[in-house]
Amino acid sequence: MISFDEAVALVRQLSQPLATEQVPLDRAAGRVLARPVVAPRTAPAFPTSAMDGYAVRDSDLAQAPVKLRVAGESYAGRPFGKRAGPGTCVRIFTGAVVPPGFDRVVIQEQVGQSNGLAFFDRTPSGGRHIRPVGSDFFAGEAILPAGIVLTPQALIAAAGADVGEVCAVRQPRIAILATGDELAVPGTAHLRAGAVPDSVSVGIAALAEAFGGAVVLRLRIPDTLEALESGADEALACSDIVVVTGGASVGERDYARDMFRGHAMQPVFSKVAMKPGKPVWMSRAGARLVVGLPGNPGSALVTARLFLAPLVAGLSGRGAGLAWQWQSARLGENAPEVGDRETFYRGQLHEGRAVFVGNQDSSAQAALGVSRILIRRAAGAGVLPEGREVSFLPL
Ligand SMILES: Nc1nc2c(c(=O)[nH]1)N[C@H]1C(S)=C(S)[C@@H](COP(=O)(O)OP(=O)(O)OC[C@H]3O[C@@H](n4cnc5c(N)ncnc54)[C@H](O)[C@@H]3O)O[C@H]1N2
Ligand code: MOO
Repeated sequence: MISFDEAVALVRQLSQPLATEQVPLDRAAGRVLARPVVAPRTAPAFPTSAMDGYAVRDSDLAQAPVKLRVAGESYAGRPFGKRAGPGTCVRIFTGAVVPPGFDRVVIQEQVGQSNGLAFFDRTPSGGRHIRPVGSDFFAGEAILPAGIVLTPQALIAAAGADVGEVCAVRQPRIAILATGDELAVPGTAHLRAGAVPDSVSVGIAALAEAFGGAVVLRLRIPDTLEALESGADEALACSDIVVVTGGASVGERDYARDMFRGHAMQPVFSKVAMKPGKPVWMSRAGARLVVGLPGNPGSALVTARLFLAPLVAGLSGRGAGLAWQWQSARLGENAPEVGDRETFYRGQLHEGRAVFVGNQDSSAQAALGVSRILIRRAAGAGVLPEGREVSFLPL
């Protein structure tokens, strides 16, 4: 059995980004950029009208009021395309190319029009309502740096540079194997004596996706070695990280490690001196990683948040550290004495103060459901009075 900090160090070492790949922009949301996005094109690529109105020459409007012949129209996507000399104006709309020679756009609210003539009653001043070429960015400019997550706003910027695909870190593929004869699809457990809803895989799948993973396989497997071995084969064939829930402890039908016996496995750790979650384990199977979570829902969630989330974040290119951003808060109540394992209590923040949810049993799901933080306390620590600082991680 190793300490929590030793386990963190081992997970950190294994949390290196996967290879990179070209990804079409419409499938790149949430992915991490592996190379900067360099604009292949200047934007705006042409002088662009910012308003609906009339493109004019300042020299023609110096002596307002004045009437100018409307030489034609320039719409967004349908430029005027001809030459329009002095003494004329061009009807123009937002987003349209401003024809060469014109200095400004006068908004239509300030212009009268009849019989092909536009009336300007005063000399315009102030904004020209023309966006110059390159006023957003120039071709060759790195508009998004490597390492960022492709947010909706980053996708707009990349697409706006006329980019169709980006170089991104490959997304970690996660397979979740929930083991146990008792497990049933949530919503159906009441139909079979002794059945228990498979609650854990629902939460673990959501957690893996929240930290940048793609869940590619979810199986519920009964406790027979044959079924478990075939689940292990299937999972290793299609994923980067296999998560096994349950069967981690010492029970007679706890096969979570044996199910991988046909594969060359290198243990990373087995058992961590922590509460809950002592039976958590991790192994390597070639380039794949296998994470074994204890079956109790509280233990599974806590160990997944502390070890699986950083691993997924690391492989996805976000960096494992994203999942280990410890914060501190004052206690809103006394914290109890800690046993001989480093302990992670489920809690909440009330007016900025850390409090514990009532039921800390590792099988408790109602209390787990409303917890928002994990409060960390060292093994063997005594009672800590209300008002003292504790370290916590958001859930
Ligand atoms: N003699 C010992 N018994 C146990 C020990 C020990 O050290 N000596 N460790 C205990 C601890 S700590 C934990 S945590 C559990 C972990 O057990 P397993 O990982 O082997 O999990 P299971 O036995 O399969 O299940 C435990 C518990 O959790 C429920 N479960 C399992 N999977 C799910 C799921 N996907 N969704 C919802 N609930 C699940 C299962 O029904 C059991 O109630 O072992 C202690 N025992
Ligand atoms: O790892 Mo177990 O969490 O103490 O129930």
